[in-house]
Amino acid sequence: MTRGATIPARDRLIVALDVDGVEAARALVAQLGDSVSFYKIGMELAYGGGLPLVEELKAVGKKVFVDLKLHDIGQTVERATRRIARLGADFLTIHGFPQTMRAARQGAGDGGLRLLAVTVMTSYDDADLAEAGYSIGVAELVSRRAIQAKDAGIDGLILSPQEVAPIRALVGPEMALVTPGVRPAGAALGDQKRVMTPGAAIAAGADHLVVGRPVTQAPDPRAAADAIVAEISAAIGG
Ligand SMILES: O=c1ccn([C@@H]2O[C@H](COP(=O)(O)O)[C@@H](O)[C@H]2O)c(=O)[nH]1
Repeated sequence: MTRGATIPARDRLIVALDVDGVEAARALVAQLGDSVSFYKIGMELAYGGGLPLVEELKAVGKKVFVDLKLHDIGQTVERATRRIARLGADFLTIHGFPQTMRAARQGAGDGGLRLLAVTVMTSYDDADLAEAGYSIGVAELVSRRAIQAKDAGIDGLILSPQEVAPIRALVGPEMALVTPGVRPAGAALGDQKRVMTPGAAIAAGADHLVVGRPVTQAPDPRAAADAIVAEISAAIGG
């Protein structure tokens, strides 16, 4: 059994608060109500003054994922990670480079913050990696970074749902596998290239699904979130 097998369906959906400012984020959280228990604060909201929302959301019982994808020299990553740990966040992303991951591990301490290493962005395919100078494709780079993350003591991985099954076999049951690149059937892909539906991603072994636009830009965001949770629930047999 994987570490995440007992996570309730609702806590497996992480809604990305990719909105234009703090007030828009608060309004969306209010609209989603009890339908959503886990939120992601990414670059758009954090750089728009949204980091204080970490403590605000925690205070009302929500879980919070800070998606800043840290990547810098070791000292900066270690110290930035320590600051974010103090905010009480549940998840923090760093890029999956060994030096970066080791530094973040030092900074995270032994509290509640779990580190997730970004393997290969879900908007990239093999051609994008080749364009950037890589001589290996997505599958091989995700595998390499997954092993390096495990060796660095990282708690989980950001990867596409398409890699979940082989990577679970590679890293074992303990690491959290968290997947953006999730699209309900018929939803627009936008810039995502490696995608699956919520049900297929969970059936493949994902612990948490990160979903932004299919919820935030839906005519009825709460109904969209409820439909995804129902699909997750059906996939875990709940
Ligand atoms: O590889 C990655 C890493 C992070 N993301 C983030 O997830 C959400 C996805 O939003 P959608 O609107 O559902 O596409 C977004 O905040 C990204 O920054 C990712 O997509 N892929």
